[in-house]
Amino acid sequence: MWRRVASLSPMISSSSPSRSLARNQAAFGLNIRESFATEISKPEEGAKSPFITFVLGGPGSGKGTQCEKIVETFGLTHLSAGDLLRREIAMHTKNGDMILNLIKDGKIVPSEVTVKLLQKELESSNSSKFLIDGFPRTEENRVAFERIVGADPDVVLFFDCPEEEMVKRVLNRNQGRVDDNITTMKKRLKIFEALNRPVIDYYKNKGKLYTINAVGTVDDIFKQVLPIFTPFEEQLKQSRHVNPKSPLVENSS
Ligand SMILES: Nc1ncnc2c1ncn2[C@@H]1O[C@H](COP(=O)(O)OP(=O)(O)O)[C@@H](O)[C@H]1O
Ligand SMILES: Nc1ccn([C@H]2C[C@H](O)[C@@H](COP(=O)(O)OP(=O)(O)O)O2)c(=O)n1
Ligand SMILES: [Mg+2]
Repeated sequence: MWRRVASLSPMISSSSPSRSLARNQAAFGLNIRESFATEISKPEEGAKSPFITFVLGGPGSGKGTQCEKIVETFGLTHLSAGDLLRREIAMHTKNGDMILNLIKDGKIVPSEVTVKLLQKELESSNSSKFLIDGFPRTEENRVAFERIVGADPDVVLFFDCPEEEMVKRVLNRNQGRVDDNITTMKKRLKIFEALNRPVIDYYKNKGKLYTINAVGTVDDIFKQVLPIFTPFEEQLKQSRHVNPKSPLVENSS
């Protein structure tokens, strides 16, 4: 479905982020001059573009939990940026230690690393419908994906949750994560406000953002998610991985 078309370096050129964004990124130790000696992939000519949903929200807002339900119902392929990064740590790859230190400190991993992991998953998958969870977390993430992968999201979900609730959930998550502690969580919330908000605003202005009130039971929240996918019914029905119980699958009986 994807093909590599050109090499790209450096990543940030005339479309570099605004000055305030650059200040934010500098404040959080991000290097906006990061160089991308990598290749761009684009969907093959004649091939249909993949259906992409980005899933945004603060730490503990319930992204992963809702993604599981979306996968179950609509058969999208779930790619969690955080899980892909944690896999690098567990596999002791060359970036493993660097990723671990950034995650422990509540910081964002350089976009080149994360986008390449996502790109590999997209390229090797047979699916044409993806749920990309926890990405893009910064404007730099967003621009890197656009330019390296060469695709735009069809839908952007934003799970809107008060900080107090997010803190409570993260501290009770119990998955043994190195970042699930109050010190890292405080840093993550600051970074979320400074770096993810501009991404949310970007998709709001593009008319692609769907804001979901992330307080309530898992099922109540999912009730808000369901109708968002209705306009994409036809595209989603074509998925090979759709659960037979999905409301989008016609009942043949
Ligand atoms: N609606 C909800 N109400 C209460 N707890 C929730 C809800 N949704 C998820 N959780 C719990 O909160 C924690 C964080 O959820 P998770 O899906 O991992 O969030 P995120 O991926 O946004 O960090 C998990 O322990 C999860 O079981
Ligand atoms: N696009 C991303 C996604 C995650 N990361 C890093 C930094 C994040 O704090 C950690 C954990 O991300 P993850 O999405 O798993 O976290 P939550 O589910 O929101 O708690 O991974 C990143 O650097 N860039
Ligand atoms: Mg998560």
